[in-house]
Amino acid sequence: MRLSIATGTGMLRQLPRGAEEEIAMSGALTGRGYQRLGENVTLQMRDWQEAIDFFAEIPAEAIDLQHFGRKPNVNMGSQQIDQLRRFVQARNLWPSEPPEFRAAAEAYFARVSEVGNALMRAMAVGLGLPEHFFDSVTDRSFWCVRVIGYPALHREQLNLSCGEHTDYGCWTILAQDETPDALEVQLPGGHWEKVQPRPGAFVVNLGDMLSVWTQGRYVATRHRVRQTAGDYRTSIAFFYEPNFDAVIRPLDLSPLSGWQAIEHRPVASTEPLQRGLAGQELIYGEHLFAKVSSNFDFE
Ligand SMILES: O=C(O)CCC(=O)C(=O)O
Ligand SMILES: [Fe+2]
Repeated sequence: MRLSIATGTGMLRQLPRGAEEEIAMSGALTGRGYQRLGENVTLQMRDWQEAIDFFAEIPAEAIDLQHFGRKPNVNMGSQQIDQLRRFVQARNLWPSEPPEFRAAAEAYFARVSEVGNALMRAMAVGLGLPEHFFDSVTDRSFWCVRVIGYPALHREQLNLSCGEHTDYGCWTILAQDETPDALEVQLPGGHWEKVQPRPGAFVVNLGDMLSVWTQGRYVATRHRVRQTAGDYRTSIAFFYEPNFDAVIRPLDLSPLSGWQAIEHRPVASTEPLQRGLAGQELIYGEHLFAKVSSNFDFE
């Protein structure tokens, strides 16, 4: 996999050719490791990308999985809870070369997760809530990172580099290399706007859980990637998320009644997300697991 982003911590050097194969994602749904070109799927289409995926490593005893079986609205039997357990207890896979990759990556993840904390606190203040309002549901953030490589799409290819979607959780803090014209976000009127890279700047997108909490005062950003301008593009998406077992329920935002809500029409919905958008509660982990599973289902 070719990596070419230089971050503040110098995280990404080029991986030696083939180094990613030793960490290829196994058939079992652990969500971690290397996904080859065309293995990731959005809306039943193969995305034209390769990626290495990482998740926060939360001690198993710090996640209350029984809680998923107790909530009356949550449709999870013991078999699904076992699947969830395997998913949250899996550990990240690291390439052995270059040897400094792991420490640099972990330092980068820790720094960017602080940016996520700051965004949550800024949002709380913006909503007229106490600054630390969201701490109890994000203090063990089940963040995810995708280090993604995009070869150019061929002219006749019908699929996208990354199909249209919204991200799952709170905030996506995205570093992209200098390849122009790749990422596009959809504006409220439907127009797709290109988001050009700026040196030293992150792109920040909003995720589904903000739509649920705020019932449409904040709306998850629809976006997609079409990489045709560069030979190979690299991005690092840091998904800052709630705790895996966080209960997400719409906030009482009556003091903000002057704010106009915008409807969040999910591109690809899950049953828990629909419940949340309808004003009921969901557990973040059930939504995440449903979304991640759909990235492997196709044809
Ligand atoms: O590479 C990008 O610019 C965006 C990637 C993305 O949207 C995602 O992985 O969710
Ligand atoms: Fe995304």
